[in-house]
Amino acid sequence: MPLDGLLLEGQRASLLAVDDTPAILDLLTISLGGDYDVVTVESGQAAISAFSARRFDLVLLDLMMPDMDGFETLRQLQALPGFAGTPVVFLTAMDDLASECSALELGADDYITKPFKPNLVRLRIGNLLHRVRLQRMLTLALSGAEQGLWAWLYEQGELRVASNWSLALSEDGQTKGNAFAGWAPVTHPDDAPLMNTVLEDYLAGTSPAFDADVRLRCVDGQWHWFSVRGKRTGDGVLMGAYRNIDDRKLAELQLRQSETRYCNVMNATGEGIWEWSAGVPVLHTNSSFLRMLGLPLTDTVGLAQLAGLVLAEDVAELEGKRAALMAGDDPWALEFRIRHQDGHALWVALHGQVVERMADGRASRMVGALQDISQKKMIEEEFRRLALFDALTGLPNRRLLIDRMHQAISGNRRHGSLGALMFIDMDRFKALNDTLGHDYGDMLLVEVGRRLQATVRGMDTVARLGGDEFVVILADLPSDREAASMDARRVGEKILGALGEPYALKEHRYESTPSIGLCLFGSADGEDVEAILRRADNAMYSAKRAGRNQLSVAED
Ligand SMILES: Nc1nc2c(ncn2[C@@H]2O[C@H](COP(=O)(O)OP(=O)(O)OP(=O)(O)O)[C@@H](O)[C@H]2O)c(=O)[nH]1
Repeated sequence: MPLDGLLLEGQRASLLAVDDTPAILDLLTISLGGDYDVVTVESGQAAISAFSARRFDLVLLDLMMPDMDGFETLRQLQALPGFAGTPVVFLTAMDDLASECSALELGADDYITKPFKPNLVRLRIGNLLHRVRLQRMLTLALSGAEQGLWAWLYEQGELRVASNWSLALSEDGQTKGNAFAGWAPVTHPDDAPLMNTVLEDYLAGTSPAFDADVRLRCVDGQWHWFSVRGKRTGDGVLMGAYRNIDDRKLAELQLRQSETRYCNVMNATGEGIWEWSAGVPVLHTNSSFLRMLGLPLTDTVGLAQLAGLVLAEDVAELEGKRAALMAGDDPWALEFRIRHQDGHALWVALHGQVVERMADGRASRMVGALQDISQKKMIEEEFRRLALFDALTGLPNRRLLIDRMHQAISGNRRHGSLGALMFIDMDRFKALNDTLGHDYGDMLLVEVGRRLQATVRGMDTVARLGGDEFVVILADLPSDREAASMDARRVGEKILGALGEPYALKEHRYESTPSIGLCLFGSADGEDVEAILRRADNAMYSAKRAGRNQLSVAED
């Protein structure tokens, strides 16, 4: 209904008075003209013309008129497009009272007997217009909310609907219906059971209202989504409203589809997704998250359960960072080890960011991702190993050797002790490569490394510089040079013996010997690592020059 057709509070109502007696029309104009716009006509035909030209808020209609009586006039008025809902008051002579029933049956709202008291007429019209105002306000509200009203006599299996303001319901998809044998004839078969469940719940007191979202058939032949809501108004009677919610259902569907798409993409990437809300003891996760840890594929995982899976060595670091992560707004990432349900530990990177805060600034929602970075960690570890260890023998390489030398020198300084460095080069190693081949040469180098490690203490370092050159660092020798030199020589002799033993290289028995250069390095002399290595190297060349297979000690 258009707004300008409504009679709202404060608006002056317009009345059409129809009577063949001019004196009565004059009386009505005088008594009602102060409150209303009164238009008068003297015949039914004139009333129809007047109403065709414009709307009136109320019609006062004489019952007895010569050409067209009040009944016929009302019938013709009711056929006019804008007439529906217009209240009609009949003016009847006392002796017409018998007709009054017919008048009311025909749709009149009230009757006034002639001769009438003007004040009484004004009051009755005032009341009637008040009621009209309320009805039109209700109409406006229902029309604005696109609601239809219904009354369900559920015990008798009867449903009546007033669908003027909502989509009209239909049993056959073509004709509008106002009465049905309950909801079933217009409810989608899949939703019909819901109607019964909702009714049972409401009548049992487990829900505050009869409230269901269902598909109902409309005059366009389609199923449309409606929210049907009502309450009990008497024995066996529910009354309420139904409202079209196609838009909401479509939005819900689109949201569900988009969530499903998002989840599928996320699951396809293998990335674990998580969301945390303050005060909730669980994380909401996608299935990749749970699969990564071998957890059951539910939607959530308990925070305490997760925390219990973190490896004990990493817990303290995580706990230490927690407060700072909650305080900042920047994205963060933590790497730690966590135990999979099958018992093995995996390295993960937990990424996150605070996305909502409470009024007092505390974090209320965080979202993030979980990645399995075990592979990455393995590669990193391998790189570290390659960078510091010799690939053939697994011994520390030159880089790590220099590092260990620095440690040994500072250890000596702290304890006032001495250290020794032995430079070991296998004699005529090239000949082995040339005769049996490189692989046999490699075998010998591996065996040399093993024998060196077996000969020295665990705290000493055995390193391979490259080729057939090895270095041994003896740390923490006595501070007395003589005693330290004696100790170092003794180890050197042992090495000489160990490396001089024959080598079983597969089917070949091979004899080889080393040349060893030894030098002491002291606590206070400030000599650098390269210089120490040079001294030992020179001593080793002295041993070579002196005929190989011997130990040569560098001069201090
Ligand atoms: N099998 C094998 N040989 C290597 C490797 N690295 C270097 N070599 C070889 O080791 C040999 C080193 O020889 P040198 O130490 O120079 O000479 P040598 O034959 O041992 O003779 P002297 O040291 O003078 O006793 C060279 O032939 C290199 O090619 C390796 O990783 N594996």
